[in-house]
Amino acid sequence: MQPDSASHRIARVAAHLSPSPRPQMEEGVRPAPCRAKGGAPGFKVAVLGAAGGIGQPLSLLMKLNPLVSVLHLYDVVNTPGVTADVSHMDTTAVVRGFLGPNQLEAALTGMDLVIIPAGLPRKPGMTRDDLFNKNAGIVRSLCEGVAKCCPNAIVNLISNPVNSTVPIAAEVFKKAGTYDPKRLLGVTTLDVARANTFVAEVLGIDPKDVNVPVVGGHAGVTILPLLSQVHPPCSFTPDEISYLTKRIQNGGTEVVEAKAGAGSATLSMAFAAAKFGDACLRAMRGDAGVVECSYVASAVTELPFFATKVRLGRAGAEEVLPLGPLNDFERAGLEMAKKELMESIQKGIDFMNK
Ligand SMILES: NC(=O)C1=CN([C@@H]2O[C@H](COP(=O)(O)OP(=O)(O)OC[C@H]3O[C@@H](n4cnc5c(N)ncnc54)[C@H](O)[C@@H]3O)[C@@H](O)[C@H]2O)C=CC1
Ligand SMILES: O=C([O-])CC(=O)C(=O)O
Repeated sequence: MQPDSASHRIARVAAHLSPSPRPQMEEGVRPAPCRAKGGAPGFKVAVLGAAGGIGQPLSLLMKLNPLVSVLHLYDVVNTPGVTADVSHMDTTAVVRGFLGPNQLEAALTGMDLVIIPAGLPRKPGMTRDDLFNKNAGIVRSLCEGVAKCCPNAIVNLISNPVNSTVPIAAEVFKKAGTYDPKRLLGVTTLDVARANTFVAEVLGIDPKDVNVPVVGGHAGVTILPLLSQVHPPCSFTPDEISYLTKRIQNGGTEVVEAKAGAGSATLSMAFAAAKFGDACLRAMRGDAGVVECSYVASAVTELPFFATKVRLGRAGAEEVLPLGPLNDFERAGLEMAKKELMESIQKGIDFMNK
């Protein structure tokens, strides 16, 4: 057999790097003449909205994840720069950038996990629902791409208003005939991260030792921390319960106001999304006992979508866990949460059926 010539090796590496389209490179920059034989085993992950405030640090964190072999970064702006930058990190994942709707299909083809932080963030004075008009259409078009190019991928949806964008995504997948409720997960991990942080502060312990279930949805009163179920078991005074519940429900607004017009939570959200994405990947690998809170299709209440703890597995949200025992304060909170959630869910469904 003829030994591989240098030009064959370059062509093979170039093909490996960019089946279609070619990665964005500066004029005259050729693919490196390296001798790689192919990708490392692992999962193929796409970040849609990769050039944004969440997207950039999230892309960095996913590039650090050893379970990721291929990382596709898609946005409608600035992906060449973000891709060039992240791709120089000497970790395993091969990074490819995709720019604009013409490259969406290439970005999505073959993906195992698609993480979506695309869309507008809030400014002070806005609710998450005020983002609906802009973000509903963005989520619809990206999910249409998922249905077409990687219908079996697990989707982690971050774009707000999550309470409505998850129902929109479900409707897109139903219309395309690809809907599997297990594979569509709204990301509420930041609510849990905040709850763990604020509870740990009150208790004077390390947040890494705290686990607070946060159920319901991801906006205002729909964010319902179950302080009666905190791990490690502990009790709070009525004042502490009132302070913690308000602070957890208001965490996003706290950041929006502190950023004073420069956006909403990006760094803590990237951290939370990377944590949730890693949990999904570990479960997809076959790890047992991976449990996270997430906003999913659910029969836990009469609502079609609800956030609770879910057991993640190879197929996504394999088991939606029950609420567990609630105290009177939490039961009252649940009623308020359900009322607002129902409207947000219906708004998402109506958007897709108008
Ligand atoms: N689920 C959660 O807990 C949280 C959700 N969010 C939400 O995440 C979203 C993103 O927030 P940021 O990153 O701060 O916003 P950003 O404005 O910094 O970034 C959004 C990115 O999406 C891109 N984009 C817009 N349309 C697109 C399309 N059609 N396809 C692909 N990319 C597109 C933009 O070009 C931009 O790079 C917002 O809707 C925000 O409300 C933010 C924090 C927490
Ligand atoms: O508050 C916002 O608009 C962003 C968000 O969802 C959060 O930080 O929880």
